[in-house]
Amino acid sequence: MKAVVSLNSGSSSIKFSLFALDPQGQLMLSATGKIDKIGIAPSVRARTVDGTTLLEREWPDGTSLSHADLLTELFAWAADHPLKDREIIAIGHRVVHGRAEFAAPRLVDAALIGKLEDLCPLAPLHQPHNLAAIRAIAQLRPELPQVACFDTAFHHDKPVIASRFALPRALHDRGIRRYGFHGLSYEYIARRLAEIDPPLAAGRVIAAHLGNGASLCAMMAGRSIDTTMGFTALDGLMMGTRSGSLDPGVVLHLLTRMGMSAAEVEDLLYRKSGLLGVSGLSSDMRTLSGCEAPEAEEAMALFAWRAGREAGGLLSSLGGLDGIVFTAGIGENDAGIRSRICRRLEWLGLRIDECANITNATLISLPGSAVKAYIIPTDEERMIALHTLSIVREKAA
Ligand SMILES: Nc1ncnc2c1ncn2[C@@H]1O[C@H](COP(=O)(O)OP(=O)(O)O)[C@@H](O)[C@H]1O
Ligand SMILES: CC(=O)OP(=O)(O)O
Ligand SMILES: [Mg+2]
Repeated sequence: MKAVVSLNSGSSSIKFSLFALDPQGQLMLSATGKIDKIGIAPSVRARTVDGTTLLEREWPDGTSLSHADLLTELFAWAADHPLKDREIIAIGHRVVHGRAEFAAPRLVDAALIGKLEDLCPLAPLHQPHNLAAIRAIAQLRPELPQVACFDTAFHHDKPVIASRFALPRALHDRGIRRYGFHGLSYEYIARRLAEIDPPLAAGRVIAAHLGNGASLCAMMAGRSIDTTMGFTALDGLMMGTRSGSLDPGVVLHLLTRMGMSAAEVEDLLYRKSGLLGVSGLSSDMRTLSGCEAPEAEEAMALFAWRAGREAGGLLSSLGGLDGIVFTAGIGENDAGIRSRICRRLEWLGLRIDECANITNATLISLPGSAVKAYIIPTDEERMIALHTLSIVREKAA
């Protein structure tokens, strides 16, 4: 049976899925897996769609295996896994940065890899891992089509005003713009919401992708009109290890008065800030929510406060709000954080149903709430597979 593989390298995880093509040419999920907590205490799990475990392994706390090390492990396993009789016809990848040039998925070739390589400094926690996987597969299976699916693409057509920094025009023309990320996730959420609640999907929605990286997207009738991430995935919300929006004067001060190098500032803002920096304990929300320390509480309170504040900005872009959708690791699983964020939006008439919220139900707002609230598990892997298949079919036609 023919199949498509999706690879999604996030900052703290690598997610992968195998989709078989049914006789009608539709994608059917066969197996899915996740390497989690990279850099903290990595673990890998893969299961078939009926729940059979294919792979399960955990490494001890503090194991510093990189994305590349873990990909090597994954490829070694994949060479001899129980579903290896599937004929893989293509592999799709999430590629975090595509600037304005790559507004749609693309078949990978050497020229594309070169151009995407140039964008590594703009997404240091993601782009190098995305490209490492592409290069490793090109070596292992040079004949296999690979498709790059861009996280920036969903935001490409947002109004120009939402792309502009208040900087001299020449810099915008040279690509210093607000691009936005998590686009594969938002694209999936827009589609799912249109199935679950079509009138809401046609309205004004904030999608909250709260994972290790976190952002909000203002969607009008399923299209991105504004988002909290910008030129890089450092902007906007507070994240696991990233600061989110920051007075640029702080960066200047660190560089000119505190003797930090550009590399040290990059490390600080991407890897040592956010939940980790404020709590001094962990970047992982599961750890913080199970922890009594006041610093953990303050980190979680700031996370929710910042989300409420950024949502307020998007309300102005949308001209009001009909619904909010929570997704990704924290958004799908952490009732406490959802509740805190919803309470910050109570003034809008959002009334959360705490019983539904605690059980991670789909609809978590009360009947009559002026703003609806949903939890929709994201599926970037399915979005990648759909794009990959359409590119491969286009090529074959
Ligand atoms: N059951 C859970 N309860 C609370 N937080 C969770 C849960 N599962 C995952 N998370 C949090 O989700 C975040 C990781 O999100 P994820 O979307 O998987 O990350 P990535 O950005 O690497 O794709 C971590 O902060 C993790 O603690
Ligand atoms: C863009 C981004 O931050 O992605 P992730 O949440 O997967 O780290
Ligand atoms: Mg992710």
